[in-house]
Amino acid sequence: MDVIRTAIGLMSGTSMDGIDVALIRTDGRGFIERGPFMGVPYDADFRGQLKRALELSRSLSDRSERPAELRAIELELTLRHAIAVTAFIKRFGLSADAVDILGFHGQTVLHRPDEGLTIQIGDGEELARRSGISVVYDMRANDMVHGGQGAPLVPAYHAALAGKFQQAGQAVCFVNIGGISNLTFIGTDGRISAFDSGPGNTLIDQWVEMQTGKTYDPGGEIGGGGKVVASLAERYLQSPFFRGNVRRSLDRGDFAPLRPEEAGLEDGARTLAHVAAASIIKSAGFLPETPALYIVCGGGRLNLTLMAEFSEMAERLGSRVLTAEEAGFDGDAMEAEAWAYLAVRSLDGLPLTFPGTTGVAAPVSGGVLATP
Ligand SMILES: Nc1ncnc2c1ncn2[C@@H]1O[C@H](COP(=O)(O)OP(=O)(O)OP(=O)(O)O)[C@@H](O)[C@H]1O
Ligand SMILES: CC(=O)N[C@H]1[C@@H]2OC[C@@H](O2)[C@@H](O)[C@@H]1O[C@H](C)C(=O)O
Repeated sequence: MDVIRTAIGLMSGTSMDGIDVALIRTDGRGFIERGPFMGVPYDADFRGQLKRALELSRSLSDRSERPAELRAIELELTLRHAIAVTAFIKRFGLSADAVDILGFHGQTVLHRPDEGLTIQIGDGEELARRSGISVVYDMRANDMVHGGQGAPLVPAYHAALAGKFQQAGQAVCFVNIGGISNLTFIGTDGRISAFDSGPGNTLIDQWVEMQTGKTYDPGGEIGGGGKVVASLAERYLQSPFFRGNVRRSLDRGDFAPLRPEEAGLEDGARTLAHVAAASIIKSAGFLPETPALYIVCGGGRLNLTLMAEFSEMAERLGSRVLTAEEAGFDGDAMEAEAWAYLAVRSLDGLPLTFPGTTGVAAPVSGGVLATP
């Protein structure tokens, strides 16, 4: 029988809003028992440091290079993850001994798939030392070595969750609306097709922060009061990213922020919510078939303006749209759970990525193991 392990996944995503911590028990295959979730938001000062880390990384060409200032931020990020793990264990009455493995994403600071370069900061060895728990980290690199895009990696987990829909004869598509959006289509025959679909919340967050100092559009209320500025929306939607049949993974900086003089606050937020929704639909045109059902995860599902636009567009094409919660999942925990699942797969040498997910030549495993 396959070993069932207790794993905690740690995700600091492209929105740079905090650390998601989730526990699952899994055999890294079909058995998944979902446990508690906790979000640990970053303060403004540390978000500023992460933005600085992106700047510092722009000129790097070697993924292990760490100029002193970047290294200091990496250590601070690692320390915050260690504190988050301790707090999680305490809050849910667990003990560190009962946790077999941590799946540590770190923070992506540069992603240039065309150059075979992806850099995540986060020191797995240091996290293992501080937490006293083994850590699997750096799960994107081996995929790139084998010709993959290095992202997205969550699809292996989506596929494992999709069993009940497959049995019901439904082609389903998970949509993650994070800083960047990505899709995982799972056909009724188990066929999997996944890729980044376009800008998610990052453009909205940047716009709202620039104009108001708030870090996002709560509930989509700001955008809800505005109108779509078609010329601005088209500028994004005509990007070469949406053309051609070769899907490419995205870096946070691939779509330029809206400039302050280009729209009023509400119209800008509405336009960018429209862009996020329409990007998903445009990219879904590259799926093997129109999904019967979309399941929406990630913080973008809480932007009701974006969700209303997306639901209307998808329903017009004959698909049903559910939030992760409506489908029986946790839309905030999904990526952290996925990192826990992938860590267990890594321990067993199972593939993390597939030709249909990252474009890798053949299924490959990945990740580096650090022991305390
Ligand atoms: N209540 C809310 N209303 C509107 N938007 C929200 C709300 N809560 C979160 N968000 C949006 O969700 C974002 C965070 O989403 P999430 O945590 O899924 O992204 P991420 O994991 O950092 O990104 P990625 O999936 O690209 O790595 C926030 O930056 C914000 O834009
Ligand atoms: C390089 C990188 O960190 N990419 C992220 C980003 O955020 C969303 C999208 O772009 C996805 O491709 C990926 O994250 C998720 C967790 C993934 O790998 O599945």
